[in-house]
Amino acid sequence: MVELNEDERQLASSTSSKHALRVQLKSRRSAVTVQERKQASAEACMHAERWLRQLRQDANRPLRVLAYMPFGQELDIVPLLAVLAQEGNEVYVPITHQANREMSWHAWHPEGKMQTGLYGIQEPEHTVPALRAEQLVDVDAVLVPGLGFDLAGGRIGMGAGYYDRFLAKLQHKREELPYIAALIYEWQQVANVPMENHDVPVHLIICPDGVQWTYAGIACGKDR
Ligand SMILES: Nc1nc2c(c(=O)[nH]1)N(C=O)[C@@H](CNc1ccc(C(=O)N[C@@H](CCC(=O)O)C(=O)O)cc1)CN2
Ligand SMILES: Nc1ncnc2c1ncn2[C@@H]1O[C@H](COP(=O)(O)OP(=O)(O)OP(=O)(O)O)[C@@H](O)[C@H]1O
Repeated sequence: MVELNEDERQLASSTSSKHALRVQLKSRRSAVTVQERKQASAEACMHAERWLRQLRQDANRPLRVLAYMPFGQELDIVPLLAVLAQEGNEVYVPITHQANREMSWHAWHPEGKMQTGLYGIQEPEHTVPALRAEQLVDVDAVLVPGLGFDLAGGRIGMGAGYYDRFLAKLQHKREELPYIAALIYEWQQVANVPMENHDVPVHLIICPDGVQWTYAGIACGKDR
């Protein structure tokens, strides 16, 4: 029998409970109806819009926001992105590169040409230049996708590690992370998401019911 040390035991246990939680949340998400998605998306987008307007007012300049193109039954955040872009903020969405499991970020506008990328997710045409590394320093907020979240800021995604890898890179480049927020259905807030060392917590979760700061967001004084 293979003996595991404490770290390995913890990793094995969080990996298997992550797997079970991922299966459960994917199943719940696939049961979302057109009406549920429509209503929850509109409500969550309204709260996000209000929060980002405040952020822009505080910053006294247009925001630079990294977001994503929703797929499947993820909340439809495109109307929020459209409002942000129309109000003069910079919105970027990723192109997913399978070879190195990294994402590059490309400007998004409501009229911009899109194509279908990896996993069937919409992405900008590859002629749209990528945000340069030094421009990442000025990102104000990152909207992250995910399957489940908890009040500590724990996040479980599709299991490819794209966002954790990107956020770790971002953390290296700057003293403080930008706001990290997730727009989610109420049922996506769960009691406990098993966290691993590489997991980067979110600062706020935005539900149809409103904005909820996580302990991670409060701990770094983001909840102002
Ligand atoms: N909108 C969106 N964009 C995103 C992510 C995301 O979660 N949502 N990702 C976050 O990291 C990355 C893509 N990661 C993904 C990893 C695996 C699968 C996947 O396994 N898809 C299955 C079926 C999905 C399902 O069971 O519902 C497949 O294609 O067969 C999809 C996306 C980057 N872009
Ligand atoms: N900063 C990192 N550096 C290297 N590998 C990483 C990093 N973050 C995550 N990974 C790897 O990615 C894999 C998936 O991680 P995890 O289960 O946390 O994904 P996820 O957050 O659910 O997925 P996603 O970010 O794609 O939604 C793990 O095998 C993990 O080791």
